Amino acid sequence: MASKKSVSSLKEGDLKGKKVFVRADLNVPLDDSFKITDDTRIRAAVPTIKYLMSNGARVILSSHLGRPKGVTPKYSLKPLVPRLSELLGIEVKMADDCVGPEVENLVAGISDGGVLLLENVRFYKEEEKNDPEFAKKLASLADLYVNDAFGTAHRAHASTEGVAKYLKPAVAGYLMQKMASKKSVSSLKEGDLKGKKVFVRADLNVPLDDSFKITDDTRIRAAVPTIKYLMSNGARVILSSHLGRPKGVTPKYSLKPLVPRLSELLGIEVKMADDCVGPEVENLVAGISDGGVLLLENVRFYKEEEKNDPEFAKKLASLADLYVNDAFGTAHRAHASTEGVAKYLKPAVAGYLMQKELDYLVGAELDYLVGAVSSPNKPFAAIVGGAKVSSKIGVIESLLEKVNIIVLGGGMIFTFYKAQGYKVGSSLVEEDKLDLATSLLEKAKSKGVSLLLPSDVVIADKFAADANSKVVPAKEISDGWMGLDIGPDSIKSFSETLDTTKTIIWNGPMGVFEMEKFAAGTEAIAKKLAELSGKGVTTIIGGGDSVAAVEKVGLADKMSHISTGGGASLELLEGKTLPGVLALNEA
Ligand SMILES: Nc1ncnc2c1ncn2[C@@H]1O[C@H](COP(=O)(O)OP(=O)(O)OP(=O)(O)O)[C@@H](O)[C@H]1O
Ligand SMILES: O=C(O)[C@H](O)COP(=O)(O)O
Repeated sequence: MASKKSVSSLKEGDLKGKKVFVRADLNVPLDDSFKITDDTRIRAAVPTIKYLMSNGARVILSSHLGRPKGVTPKYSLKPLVPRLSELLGIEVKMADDCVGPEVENLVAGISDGGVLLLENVRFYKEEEKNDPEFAKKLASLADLYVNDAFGTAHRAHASTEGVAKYLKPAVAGYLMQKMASKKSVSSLKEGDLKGKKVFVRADLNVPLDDSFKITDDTRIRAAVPTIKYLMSNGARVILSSHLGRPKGVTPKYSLKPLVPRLSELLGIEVKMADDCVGPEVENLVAGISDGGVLLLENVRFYKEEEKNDPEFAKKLASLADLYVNDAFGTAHRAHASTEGVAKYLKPAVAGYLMQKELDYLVGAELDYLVGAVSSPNKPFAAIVGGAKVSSKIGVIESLLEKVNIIVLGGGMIFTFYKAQGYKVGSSLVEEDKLDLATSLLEKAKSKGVSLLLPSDVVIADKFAADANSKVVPAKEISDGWMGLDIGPDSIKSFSETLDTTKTIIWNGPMGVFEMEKFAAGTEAIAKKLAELSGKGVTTIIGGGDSVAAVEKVGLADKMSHISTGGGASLELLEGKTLPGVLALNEA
């Protein structure tokens, strides 16, 4: 992994007298009289601009505002000038356009340390089309590029993505780094922790087999460093997690089977509560000794958890003195125990795992941004499979803006086949995503992204380890049969495609790898990625079951990064900020 490049790596020698194109997200809310009703985004952009100013750069500041169709005075950036000038302590100049001769004249007049704000870049339809000629025009104004528009980072527009191809270096601003700059549990010392009740949200959503045996303990092991740190500093740990997606209290999704392994890894007897709020839990919390750990029952037994219900978040918060979020795998969910609770407990800090994941993955994101210019890490492929079709199919749309190749497997593929009119038997299908699947296929084509679907599949006559199975062309699944793995031809063609890449992110197994008969596709892809890692390809595996699959074949330590988050790592890659991270205090 190339080192991440941030604006802070550029010094006075790189910046003095240089024209720097800064894309910020200044899309702030305005009232009917064009008064800014919330200036958060302007304030957020200040550190990068000030840094550039103080190093003698000439700042050309660009943003969009709203979603104008053509030049629309209502969406002018003019009302922002006074507040920007005030925050930056200089008189910010404003251009009436964002390209063209008049703008070029104004750019020529910027003094060292000065700032020129360009008019709304979306007044040109070429912006959203990521038109190369328009991107070149923007780029021609400047010497280098800083992207600080995290809120717009998931859009491949001319000023957010296209322009980076024509300006070097292209680096990330401070806001883009913000996701990785949260206060960490390591900043809390014995004096802050001894005797304190600490609410630790972990992602202990591990795979269990039919007899409730843990089949992969990666996520439990990953949570240990934070808990041990708290224990060794005399804290009283209240440990919380979800498991699966229960609707109400469902014994099958109890966290009880985790207690022995947790106790073993922590070297103490972990206590367990039958609930996660209420008087009985309060009693048990009162009984935790310094360095002790109480595991709360599955927080998703309450529907209020996923609704991020404030009253429920308050109840959780009332158990503790401070909050540590170490649940990276669930950080993309704004739930009561991952986001809401942070409002009521101070400090609210990131655990070691959260920190480690963000350092790697947000770093990867920033690298990608740099890669858009010098392309060291391209071709870039995403492999998406697994069973959470409805929550991940949407991610593919954003991935189309980021990657060169998308490989689909697992339960994800049948919605695409059905959308194309093929018979899929009783395979997993999201009926309400058929139109989306069709539009994704078209979009991929128009963007020149290769979207690969398996050409053959292993089908079964029931969802069971002892099912009858056979390999058939993907388009010929008979009624009564279901696709449970990719077939040998697909393994071959996927492998050949992956051979051409430099970066691969994989989330979601290729088949039902928990059953031997349907494990070949997943195992072959795991082996391929391990082999490619050895050849210098960056390989990132994310997700509870995906990591379990790679562990099962003993290849986890061959990969560049094993992430405990599946959906979470994909959303980061999309350029989204994670609510569970943003809710935490700044370092
Ligand atoms: N063709 C298929 N039909 C049904 N289930 C499948 C199929 N292929 C794979 N699966 C199942 O998908 C599950 C994993 O999917 P999932 O999307 O949860 O991935 P993950 O790696 O756990 O990511 P996350 O951490 O986001 O949950 C496995 O249990 C596997 O058996
Ligand atoms: O397995 C995961 O990706 C996390 O535990 C989050 O689970 P969820 O997709 O059910 O929110």
